[in-house]
Amino acid sequence: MNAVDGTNYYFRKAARVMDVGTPIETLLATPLREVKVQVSIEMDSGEIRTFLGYRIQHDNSRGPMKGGLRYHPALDQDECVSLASLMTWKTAVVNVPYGGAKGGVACDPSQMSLKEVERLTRKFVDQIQDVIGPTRDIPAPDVNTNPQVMAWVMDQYSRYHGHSPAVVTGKPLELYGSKGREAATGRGLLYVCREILRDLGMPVKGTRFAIQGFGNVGSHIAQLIWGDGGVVVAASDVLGGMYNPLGLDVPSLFEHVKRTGTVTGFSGGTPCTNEDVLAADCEVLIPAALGHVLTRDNANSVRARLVVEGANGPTQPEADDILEKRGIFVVPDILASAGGVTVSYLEWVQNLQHVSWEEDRVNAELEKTMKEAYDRVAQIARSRKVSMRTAAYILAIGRVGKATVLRGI
Ligand SMILES: NC(=O)C1=CN([C@@H]2O[C@H](COP(=O)(O)OP(=O)(O)OC[C@H]3O[C@@H](n4cnc5c(N)ncnc54)[C@H](O)[C@@H]3O)[C@@H](O)[C@H]2O)C=CC1
Ligand SMILES: O=C(O)CCC(=O)C(=O)O
Repeated sequence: MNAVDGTNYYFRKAARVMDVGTPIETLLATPLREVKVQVSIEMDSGEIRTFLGYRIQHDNSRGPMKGGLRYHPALDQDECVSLASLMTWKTAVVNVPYGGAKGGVACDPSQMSLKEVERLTRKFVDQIQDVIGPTRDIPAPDVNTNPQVMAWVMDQYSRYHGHSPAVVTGKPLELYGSKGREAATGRGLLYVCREILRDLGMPVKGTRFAIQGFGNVGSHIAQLIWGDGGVVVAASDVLGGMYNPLGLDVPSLFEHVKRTGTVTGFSGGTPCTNEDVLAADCEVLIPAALGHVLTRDNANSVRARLVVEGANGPTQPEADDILEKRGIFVVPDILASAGGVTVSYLEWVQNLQHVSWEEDRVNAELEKTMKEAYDRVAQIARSRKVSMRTAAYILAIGRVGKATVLRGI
C-alpha cells in the first residue's frame, strides 16, 4: 500500500462509519492543488544540480492551509499528498482554524553545506511564493528543516511580497518565532501521554517509554518524560539506538547528541537497532522519526501496551489492525503530534498582532487545546466503540465536512 492509500484507508474507514456518502468522501479525499517544481542550484563545487520540490495543498475549508517542509531523499509526491491530508485532519482534530498542506524538497541535506541548503531553500521559495502566503498556505519545520530554514523562507518570501513574518512558523525567537514552538510537538505528546495514562490508571512516573527518533520531536518528548519521572528505556536515530532497561539518563544523552550528533556511542546503555526499539519491553512506544515503520511484519513484535504516534504516518494499516486485535492502544498522529501545529497557530496569531507572548501562556494554551482534543476523541471512541484513530478521523471529518458544506461547493 502506498502512502496516500494508507492515509485514505483510515479516512475512508471513518467516513463509512459516519455514512458520509461517496461524493463528499471523494471531494474530501482529493487534494485542492498539487505543485511540483524544479529547484536547480549551483553547488559549492560549481556543479549545477536539479532537485524536485513539492507543495501539496489538501484542503482550505477551515482556513489557510498549514503544514511542514521536509528535506529528505525519499520525499516524493505520493508521500507529500499523504502528509498534506494528515494535516487537514490534524488541524481539525485540535480545532485550529487551518486546512492542510505539506511539502519539501527531495534532497539529502546531510550531504550539503549550509550555503547549499540556503540556496536550495531560497530557490524553492522562488518557485512556490505565488501559492503560499499568510492567508493562503503557511509552511513550518518538519524532518531536516529547522528555525534557520524558516528564517530563509520568511526572508525570501518577503522579497516578493513585503515584510511577512506570518508566512511561515517555527521561526527563530529573534525573528518573530514563538516561545515554546521548538518543544511544542514533544510537549503536546506529553500532555496526551498524561491523559491516556491517567485513563489507564498509570502515572507517567515510573512508566517505561521507547522512543524512535531523536530530532525535534523525539529529543523533546524524551526530556519532558524524564522531567515527569518517566523511564526512557530506549532511544534511537537514523544511525541506530541505545537501550538500558533501568532507563537512559536523558539529560546526559541529550548532551551526548549535542556533542556528537547521534545517540549511538552513548556510554549509558547498550547499542541496539531501530527494530529493537520498536520491539522494546516497555509500556509506551513513541515512533518519532519517519512514517511506515510499523508494518505487518513487525507489529506482532511490539511489546508496548500503548503506541503514541509522534511521527506522521508511522503505522501502516495492516499493522494498525494487528495492534488493535492484540489490544494495544494506538493514539493516532493526527491527535498525538498536533502540539507543533497548535503552537504554530499561536505563533501566527502573535505575528498578525505584532506581539510576543510569554512561554507560560503558550504552554497553557497548548495544554488546554490538547486536553480538549483528547477528551473529544476519547468520548467518540467510547460512544461509537471505535479505535482512537477512527474516532479522531470522525471528529476531523465532521468539522471539515461541515465547513465545506456551509461554504458551498
Ligand atoms: N517538527 C514538528 O513540529 C513535527 C514533526 N512531526 C513528525 O515527527 C517526525 C520527526 O520529525 P522531526 O523530529 O521534526 O524531524 P528531525 O529531522 O528533527 O528528526 C528526525 C529524527 O529521526 C531520525 N531518523 C531519520 N531517519 C530515520 C530512520 N530511517 N530510522 C530511524 N530514525 C530515523 C533522525 O536521525 C532524527 O533523529 C516526522 O514524522 C515529522 O513529520 C509531527 C508533527 C510536528
Ligand atoms: O507547525 C506546523 O504548522 C506544521 C507541523 C507539521 O508539519 C506537522 O504537524 O506534521
